[in-house]
Amino acid sequence: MHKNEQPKSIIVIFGATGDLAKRKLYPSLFHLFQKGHISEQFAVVGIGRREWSDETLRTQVRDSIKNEIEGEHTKLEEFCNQFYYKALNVTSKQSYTELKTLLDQLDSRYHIGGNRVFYMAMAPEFFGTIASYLKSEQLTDTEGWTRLVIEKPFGHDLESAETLNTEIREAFREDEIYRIDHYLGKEMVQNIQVIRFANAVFEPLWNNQHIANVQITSSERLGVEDRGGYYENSGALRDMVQNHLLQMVTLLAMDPPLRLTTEEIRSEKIKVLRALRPIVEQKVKDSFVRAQYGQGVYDGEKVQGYLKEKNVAPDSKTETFVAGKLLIDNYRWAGVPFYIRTGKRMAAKSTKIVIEFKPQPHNLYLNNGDDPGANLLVIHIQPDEGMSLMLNGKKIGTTGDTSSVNLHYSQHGIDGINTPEAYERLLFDCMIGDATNFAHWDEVNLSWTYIDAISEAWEGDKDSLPSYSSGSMGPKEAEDLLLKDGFHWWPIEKM
Ligand SMILES: NC(=O)C1=CN([C@@H]2O[C@H](COP(=O)(O)OP(=O)(O)OC[C@H]3O[C@@H](n4cnc5c(N)ncnc54)[C@H](OP(=O)(O)O)[C@@H]3O)[C@@H](O)[C@H]2O)C=CC1
Ligand SMILES: O=C1O[C@H](COP(=O)(O)O)[C@@H](O)[C@H](O)[C@H]1O
Repeated sequence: MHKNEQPKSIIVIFGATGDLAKRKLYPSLFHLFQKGHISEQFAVVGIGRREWSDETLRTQVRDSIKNEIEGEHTKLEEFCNQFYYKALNVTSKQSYTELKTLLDQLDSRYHIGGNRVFYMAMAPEFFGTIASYLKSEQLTDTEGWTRLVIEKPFGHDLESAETLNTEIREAFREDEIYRIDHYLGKEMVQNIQVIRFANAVFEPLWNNQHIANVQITSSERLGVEDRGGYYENSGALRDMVQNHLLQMVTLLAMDPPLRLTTEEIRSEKIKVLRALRPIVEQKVKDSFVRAQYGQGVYDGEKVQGYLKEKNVAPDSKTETFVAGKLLIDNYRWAGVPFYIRTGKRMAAKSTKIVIEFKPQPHNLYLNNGDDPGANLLVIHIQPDEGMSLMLNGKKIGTTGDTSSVNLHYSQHGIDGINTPEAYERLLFDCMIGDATNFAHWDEVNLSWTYIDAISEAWEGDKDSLPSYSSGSMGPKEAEDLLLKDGFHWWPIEKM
């Protein structure tokens, strides 16, 4: 973080009574305040329909911070006292006049200078309406800057994303729009570029001459919980692949940017998305697998399958697991498969990237007939943060055998630090006007183009959906996807 800057702003949270605000936004803002990363000249205005008072919101904020953050809560009262609540229905134009009056008053009280972040922590169908009323009712008409933070999902497909984009672009310029993807705020996702571009040992090997395949897994232990209503219209493809997984693919595959500026980095990421080989509808089955979790056992306890979850149709064909093979048609990556995998109710909560290097051209070592193990670079995104390099060394006591050596760096173990939470970092970036770790419209557009072909093929597919046991790493079909290329998933749950 740029520790020297202490941005000052009013932060308006649409959806202040909701889950995201409670679990992520309030704790992240508190951390920023406690660490002195944001100015004390700030105010938060929460919006919801519930008839809460300022005091009710402050109590909720206090409770959420105590629940989510362990340890000292110094400065909590000062922090909470700068929260204000306005009950309104975002579809009612008149209420924006009252909101404007409140924002203007707070602006003078805290000497904020007109800076405003409008955070849309609500269902996406409201985003366009809110943006247009903010503009028409002159809430963006200030002497400072105004920025709009938009939660995912950004649309449901390319067409709806375009409509939404047109609506918000009528009110905000592209450089005022911050499309949040919280994976881009994760410490080790941000570290991908540094690992690649700051190490002379990796970049020369980072291509199809030396890399056999790349595997990205983001597995969760949780099921859909109480988000069945949302998830039924989304599924794992739209919920995770269209955004978080494709973003990680772009960071792994992009060419070095000319400079570390937002524009240069985005431009390289966009080139990767443009080079993705489109999936032809009839061929989706060859490179994408979907499945749904069935019942299973977790920590000795039986858990129910997806079809028994709240707000899920009893005959739902919504996928809770996706595995896919992506090909990038450019000089660097021709012929190198990027395998991705994500799912709910899997064996482990883990996000890891495995880069598998090609074998030596000739094997000098006997190993009873086996080749030495593959060299792997593993980037541990979460829950542990770090990286490991799997090499081969001499097997002790032998002359011609090798054994695997794991050089492991754990950010937690060595530094003993607690890295900032993704939302904390991204909120701060937004307040200082750094959009590097937010998605540009061109990235959203290209990723939907890629995803739409897959979802359309699945919608027309009458075959039954494969199932996987809760607590497993997915269905057999996902294993087969790699086996037919002569690879296998590395067991990230054990790495
Ligand atoms: N929760 C999560 O972990 C994540 C959420 N997201 C995204 O964040 C957004 C919010 O999600 P989440 O917090 O879970 O949703 P919730 O359903 O928990 O909250 C929805 C919020 O919207 C408010 N609201 C709904 N309708 C209106 C209205 N007409 N006028 C004013 N306020 C209204 C509700 O307030 P009230 O009931 O008081 O009207 C509530 O505060 C979604 O886009 C979601 O996809 C993204 C990643 C993770
Ligand atoms: O965006 C989302 O991400 C979470 C997983 O995030 P993580 O930081 O815990 O890996 C996922 O559970 C949720 O369904 C999805 O909307």
